[in-house]
Amino acid sequence: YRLSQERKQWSLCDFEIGRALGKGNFGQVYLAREKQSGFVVALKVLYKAELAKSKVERQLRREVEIQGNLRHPNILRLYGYFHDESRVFLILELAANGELYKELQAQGQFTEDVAARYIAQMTNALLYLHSKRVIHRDIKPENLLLGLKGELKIGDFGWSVRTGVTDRRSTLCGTLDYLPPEIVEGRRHTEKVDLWSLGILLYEMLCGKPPFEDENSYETTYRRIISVDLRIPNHVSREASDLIRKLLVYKSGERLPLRRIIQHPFITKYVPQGRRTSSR
Ligand SMILES: Cc1nn(C)cc1-c1nc2c(-c3cnn(Cc4ccccc4)c3)c(Cl)cnc2[nH]1
Repeated sequence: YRLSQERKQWSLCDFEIGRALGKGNFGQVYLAREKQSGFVVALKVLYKAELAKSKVERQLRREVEIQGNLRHPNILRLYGYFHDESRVFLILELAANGELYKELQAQGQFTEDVAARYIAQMTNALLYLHSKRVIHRDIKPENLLLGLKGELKIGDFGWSVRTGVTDRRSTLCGTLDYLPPEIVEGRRHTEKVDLWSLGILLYEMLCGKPPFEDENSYETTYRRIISVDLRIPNHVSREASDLIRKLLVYKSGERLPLRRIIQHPFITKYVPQGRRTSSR
């Protein structure tokens, strides 16, 4: 891969490993410091046996290829990767304030000004991604991290693809909550799937749970998604509900485009145009 040719060939002995920062399906993430420079990173360790069992090697290569070439303040950098006989290591930017979903769990829900700033940052990241013909396809709190100044960073590209590829088979695993009708119904999908997920994310940030969630039944969630059975609590402001309703639209072509989200009253009410949008 270009990454290895461009960069020095890393290995585990280049790093001092610190505490575990978090766990994911195929491995853990550790605090680590590169010995030569003292540069602190997040080192994601994935077990080859686990990856092979779940046939996600191709997805991992895509994640490395895509994220390795992205440069944006709201997208977590992938500096490089290396592997040994049993593990793959991704050298990632350290998000100093950890995982967004833990903050959402701790607070229950975010205030509208905080949610507006996060949505503005997500929109900027998606404008960049879509300009590079990359669809993320898996925007949800678990994949979002927080930088030193509370700025949001998209941390996981395991499900992203370059446009034009639909692989429904490998998409329908894990929670349906964030998936748009066209994916759950196995139809062709475009970058407009990320607009739907942005609407789900805004709803969950303001209400503490995704709009179509049904803990007991996958089937019910599925039916609520395709019928867009959306109920917005009264505490949500008129502007916020208007933006949610303009994103959670069954027909992907009718969802509010990214460049219109930035100008939406819910965003402009809290995020002056053109100013930095970190939330601390
Ligand atoms: C700092 C900090 N404090 N706390 C409590 C957490 C952090 C922090 N975590 C990260 C993390 C991080 C950690 N876990 N995860 C989830 C995960 C783990 C394994 C595979 C897939 C997904 C991401 C990263 Cl990548 C990048 N930066 C991180 N920073």
